[in-house]
Amino acid sequence: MLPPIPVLRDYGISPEYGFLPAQLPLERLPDPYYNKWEAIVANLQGLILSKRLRGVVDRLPVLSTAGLEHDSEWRRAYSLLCFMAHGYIWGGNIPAERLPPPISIPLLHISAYLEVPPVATYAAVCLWNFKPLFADEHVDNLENLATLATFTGSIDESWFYLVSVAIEARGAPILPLMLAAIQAARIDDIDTVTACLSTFAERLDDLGTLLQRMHESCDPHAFYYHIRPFLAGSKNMEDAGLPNGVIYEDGTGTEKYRQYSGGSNTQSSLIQFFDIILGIEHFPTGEKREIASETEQQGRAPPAKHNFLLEMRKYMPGAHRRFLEDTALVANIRDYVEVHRANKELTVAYDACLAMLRAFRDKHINIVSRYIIVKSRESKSLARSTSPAAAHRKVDIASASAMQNNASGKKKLRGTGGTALISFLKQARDETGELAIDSWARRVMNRDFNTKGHGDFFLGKLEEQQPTGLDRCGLAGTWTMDDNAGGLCHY
Ligand code: HEM
Ligand SMILES: N[C@@H](CC(=O)c1ccccc1NC=O)C(=O)O
Repeated sequence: MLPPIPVLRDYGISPEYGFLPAQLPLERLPDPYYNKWEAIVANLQGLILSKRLRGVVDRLPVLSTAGLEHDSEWRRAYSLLCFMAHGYIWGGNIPAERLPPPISIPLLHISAYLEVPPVATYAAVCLWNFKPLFADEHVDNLENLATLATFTGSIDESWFYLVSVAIEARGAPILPLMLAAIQAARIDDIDTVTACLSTFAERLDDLGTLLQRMHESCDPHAFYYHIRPFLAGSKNMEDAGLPNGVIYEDGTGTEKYRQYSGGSNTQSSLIQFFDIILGIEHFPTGEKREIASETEQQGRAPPAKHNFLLEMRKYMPGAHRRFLEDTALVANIRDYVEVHRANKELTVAYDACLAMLRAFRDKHINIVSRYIIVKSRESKSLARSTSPAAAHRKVDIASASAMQNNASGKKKLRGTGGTALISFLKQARDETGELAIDSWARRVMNRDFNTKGHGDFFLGKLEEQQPTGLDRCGLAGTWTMDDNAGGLCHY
């Protein structure tokens, strides 16, 4: 008996909103008992800038969670407390290594209820932190979106979260579509599988376009120096001033240091769903597919596969994490395409999905390059040219939280999730393209050419040899070498 195909509503997921809550996030908690939490977050920017937040929080009463009823209230409370917690930790000259009881006690309780860690996860700042401008219009459109809470009160910060929200909403219909494709593969309905894959590829293209809108209203300087420091976690944060992590005071006196990763889009269930459905495997950074499978063939214990992305599932809401696990048990598309590789339409549609997802990851690497890599280099040269006394406080936290020692004591640029970001992101991108069924598509995507300059030559070759529709699927356009992004990029 085959395992059942997951039913979205059993996991609190909707075909229209995907991993965003089907009931819009609450703009405030209905019970006035929580007015103080609401007031602090509504004034977070001012309280942080005027250095009053810590004092205000220290004087807060410890509020009970007994007044939270519907799940949307628990989600709102979680989001509020996460903003307060990260504002409290990172909003001073040096980070606070103790979270006081008014935050830690309710936050620990609410996190346990929602099955998420007590940190500002992707769910806290993106999934559960938006509102539509017009309630009767969809939230898959950036023009109709606004955030509920921010640390800085800036448009840049709102935009940074909202691009992800719009991607979640625009990507939502892919969930029922590809679950239907699994069912179609089970009954060998090749036309339906092909049609689903083609629609999936087109939607992925759309998501890439949305991703590139990050530049419109989120300035890299504002992001790196003013927004990103608040998103940091408490793991590997020695250089930023948290050598042991953070103590969540619960009043019992038995508190211990805790360490958590910061918020990161690796905690998005949508993108992990795409990998699962297409049969894409990710390996630990630095480890290659061949090495991993050789080890398995030789009967040795298989290496821990895609451990970082699996670890990040613990930062997703519990039901979403279980949905991914259950989908992985039934994902059959890759095998189905392998078996029917002689069917051109099917393989092109599948390869198109890979090409589009790879192109999405390329665009993302480009963004990371502009928003983190370039900025961190600038900050290093700034540090060399200014006296320590003149350096801006946030520069220190921004750069210190961005760089961490690796095993050999060398400093490496890190993502808020904790990855050695450049190698991690490039490997995730390459692991996407490597799987293409068609050898030409695989070669083009994986650039086994080391040329500097324009890639139009390859594009020409591609269209000459492969006039089957891949040009519609992200392989057409301008290809340029971008050293920051680590290779040939598609714009
Ligand atoms: C200024 C904007 C952004 C920056 C600077 C950025 C940065 C990063 C970094 C550094 C990582 C590495 C993991 C970590 O340690 O945190 C990462 C991972 C990731 N990011 Fe972003 N990100 C941005 C926006 C987005 C958006 C809007 C999406 C939309 C889906 C996204 C999707 C991902 C995904 C899926 C991963 C996991 C790696 C992969 O699957 O390829 N990011 N991001
Ligand atoms: N990993 C990113 C941060 C990041 O992408 C992120 C962090 C918290 C919430 C959402 C995020 N991503 C995109 O909107 C970084 O290292 O800066």
